[in-house]
Amino acid sequence: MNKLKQAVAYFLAYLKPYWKGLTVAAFCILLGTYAQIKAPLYMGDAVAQLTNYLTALMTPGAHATLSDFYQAVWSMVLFYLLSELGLVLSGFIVSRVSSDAVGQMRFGLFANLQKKTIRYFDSHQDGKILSLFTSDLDNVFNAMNNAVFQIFSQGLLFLGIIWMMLSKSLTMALVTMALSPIAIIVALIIVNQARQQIEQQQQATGDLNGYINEQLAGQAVLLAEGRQQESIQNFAPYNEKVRSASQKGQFYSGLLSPLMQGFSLLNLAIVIFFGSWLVLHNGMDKASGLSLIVVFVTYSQQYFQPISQLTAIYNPLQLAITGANRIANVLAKPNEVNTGNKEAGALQEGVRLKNVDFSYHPGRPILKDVSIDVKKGRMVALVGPTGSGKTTVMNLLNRFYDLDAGSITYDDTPLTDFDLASLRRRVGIVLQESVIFSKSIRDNIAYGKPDATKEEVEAAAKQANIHDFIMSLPDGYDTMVKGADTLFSTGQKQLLSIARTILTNPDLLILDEATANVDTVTEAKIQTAMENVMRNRTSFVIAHRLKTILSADQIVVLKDGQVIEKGSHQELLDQNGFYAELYYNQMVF
Ligand SMILES: Nc1ncnc2c1ncn2[C@@H]1O[C@H](COP(=O)(O)OP(=O)(O)OP(=O)(O)O)[C@@H](O)[C@H]1O
Repeated sequence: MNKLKQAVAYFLAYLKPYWKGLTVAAFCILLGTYAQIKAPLYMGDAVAQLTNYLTALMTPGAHATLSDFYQAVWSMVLFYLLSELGLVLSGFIVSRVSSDAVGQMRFGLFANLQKKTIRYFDSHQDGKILSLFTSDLDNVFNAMNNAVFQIFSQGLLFLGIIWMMLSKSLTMALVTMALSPIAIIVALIIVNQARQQIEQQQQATGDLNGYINEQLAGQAVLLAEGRQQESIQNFAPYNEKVRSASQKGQFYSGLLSPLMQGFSLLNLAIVIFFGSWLVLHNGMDKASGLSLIVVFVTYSQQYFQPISQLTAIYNPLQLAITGANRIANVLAKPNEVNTGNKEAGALQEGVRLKNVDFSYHPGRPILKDVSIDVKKGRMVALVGPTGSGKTTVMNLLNRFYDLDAGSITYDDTPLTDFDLASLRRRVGIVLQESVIFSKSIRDNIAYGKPDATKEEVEAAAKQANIHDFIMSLPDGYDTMVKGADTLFSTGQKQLLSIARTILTNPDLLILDEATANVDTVTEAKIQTAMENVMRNRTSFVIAHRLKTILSADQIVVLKDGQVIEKGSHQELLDQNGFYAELYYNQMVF
């Protein structure tokens, strides 16, 4: 599908429910535009009637009356009012429809993102996803609110004025339109220049944001290494590019309106000159001649407005089409597929990985022929050098990704046969990087079981060794977490994650031990919390601590995505292989 078609399909899908409102708006625009192009005729009529009246006044015996003049003026006022009313009403409806439709788009996009695979989030930067909601949807809104409305109303106005002018006087119509090809070409050149500058500005802003993002994220390293001055210096060229591009963009965008105004004034002079010439040389009577000039003076002023408006909306329209394409592309990306419909029950036998092959990207295998068997209630410790594939194994157990080959079974049923939600209810994950939401501490712990009672939440926190700390805070469990990093240490965040997992009472536990340096007291707390959560539970642990490894029922050693050794601590020491080497090197991995 080409880009324009895709964007139009996206717009139409969201505008369809508002067809009634849009029809009323279209009718109002039609009415308003009709009144707008009709009003000058009454203005011309009023001038003609006034001239007739003045002539009659000076002609002895003639009957002079102003009633026709008044009638023409009233008609003109009525039509101008009607035109304002139509445009105001349609503008009101269009802005309501646009904000409602964009609200639906925002909602649809967010809901769709919730269905995306982990793979999608792996391969898309957070900032890029966020910009779909900010700049892309803003551009879509602007286009809906202004551009589409303008195309319709200004397009109608343009055609209507031409039609009126042609029906009034072919010669005068041609005179009024004579400058328009030049005006259109000039406008298109300016708009094209402005577009190039806007594109450069967007590119430069993206680079600038990327730089700011990186510098803020690395603030601690920056301070530690004393590189602030260099950071400021490097900021300058990014800033300069944005400044220069926006200045040029503004220059070209700002040029359009005064230039069109200039064309309009020049046109006015031409119309007055030719109009007078035509009247004088065609032997028209005074009243009709003046009326014709007044009508065409008004049309010539109105005529350039649609040209300038229609060319000015080219850029916002382009931005909106790009935005709509980006969003439609995200919506078209595959969602997580729920292949199975079996309800995962309580674990009876155990979990088995059999000859598992897996790659994040085709042709770059990460796990090769991995087989691990864990019986119910047992604990497997995964150890191995960094990048050996430990986290990847964990990702597969929760079906964040599907396998290239082999199988993972939960009580002899492949994971793909289970309904995803039911499977994930049985699996609990404690990630190394703990995630804390902007909610109260209680709601954070009850995240996986929102209907948990106060007592259940506190019992979980006690088992996770974090209850005392929570109670030391002024608002206890009701403390609102805003900046998680300033409220909790890394160790405490992991304790909170453990409490969250304990509360969901998972059948299969996946635990990635925090490696970050935690003080010995917190480390001991984490150890006890882990023991509490693992007790009588089937668990896979990415183990970094000796104590965890020693108490594992089975240790699986991964290297370059392959299982190279497997067994109990003693068995592996007896083998005197890779594990024994690591162990004797004081478990530095
Ligand atoms: N989302 C991803 N997309 C692409 N490649 C990935 C992704 N996650 C991990 N990898 C790659 O897969 C390999 C194994 O990574 P994994 O995180 O499983 O190792 P690990 O043993 O857990 O390492 P560590 O102990 O450092 O956490 C690495 O080469 C890594 O670069």
